[in-house]
Amino acid sequence: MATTSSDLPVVLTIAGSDSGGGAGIQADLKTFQEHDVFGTSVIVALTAQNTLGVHGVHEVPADFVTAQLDAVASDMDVRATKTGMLATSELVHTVVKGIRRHGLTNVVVDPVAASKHGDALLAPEALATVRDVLLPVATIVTPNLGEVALLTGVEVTGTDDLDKAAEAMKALGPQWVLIKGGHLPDNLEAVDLLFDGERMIEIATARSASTDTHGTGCTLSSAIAANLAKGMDVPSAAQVAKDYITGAITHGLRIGAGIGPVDHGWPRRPVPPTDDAQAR
Ligand SMILES: Nc1ncnc2c1ncn2[C@@H]1O[C@H](COP(=O)(O)OP(=O)(O)OP(=O)(O)O)[C@@H](O)[C@H]1O
Ligand SMILES: Cc1ncc(CO)c(N)n1
Repeated sequence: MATTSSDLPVVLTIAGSDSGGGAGIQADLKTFQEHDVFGTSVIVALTAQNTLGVHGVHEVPADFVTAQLDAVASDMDVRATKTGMLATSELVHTVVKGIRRHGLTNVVVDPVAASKHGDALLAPEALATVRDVLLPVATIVTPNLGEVALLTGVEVTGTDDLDKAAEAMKALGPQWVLIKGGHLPDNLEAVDLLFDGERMIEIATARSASTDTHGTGCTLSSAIAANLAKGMDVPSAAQVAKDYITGAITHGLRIGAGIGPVDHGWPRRPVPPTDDAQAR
């Protein structure tokens, strides 16, 4: 039976706005739409950003972050929540208090520290707050290799190190960890590792030659949240999300002069381009 509009599960993103549309809140809402869930948002910071970098950051006052979160969570049946750029230690505390106050479940934490260009999206002193306060409420945390190093001190230089990283992240309190191996160089595959303290599940797809990868992490974590909201378990949600991000990267968009965005709408494109056609 077809899903009627009122059956759409509600999903919430708590993150920063990317004016360039490829990452942050904009990527999250596009991903939610493509997954047939109803997207809502709490904007924690505005960025003046494009494919060339982050040109400015304007944080939202903590009490207005709370006002947004209370407005959504007091009125709607939020089935899953994703967090992204949280900017400061105060805002991390504010968001965690809101998650706890409303008893939000299926919490996907993307511990965003910097953009693809290396521009800071989290104050250095907020790393400890993410580690000590946010990770313990996470159903799943999805760090890239730079974030693993910042949060645990573990340096991953090859796929053999991924299990060490997963164990170190798991010790910080989340129920599940998904280590993203996307930044590993010279690998024919893009390998991620999912771990819940017992099961180590490798999730790998062919590596795309596309360099238009702005928004990959935001898109993957939002897709996981959407899948959890639809009732999937964590391993299925992560596997299905991995297939979605792989397609979005393979169809990367030549928009802007820098690192172009992934294509959130790729499943609707009539003729999928090959990787060779995408390579520049
Ligand atoms: N070239 C690629 N081809 C296929 N998959 C990739 C590629 N690069 C990254 N991935 C996959 O994309 C997902 C996101 O990983 P990545 O490491 O890029 O996240 P991130 O660094 O957090 O992204 P962001 O820059 O948005 O913060 C992972 O599943 C990773 O394996
Ligand atoms: C707002 C925002 N969130 C997350 C990322 C990480 O890609 C970004 N570049 N911008």
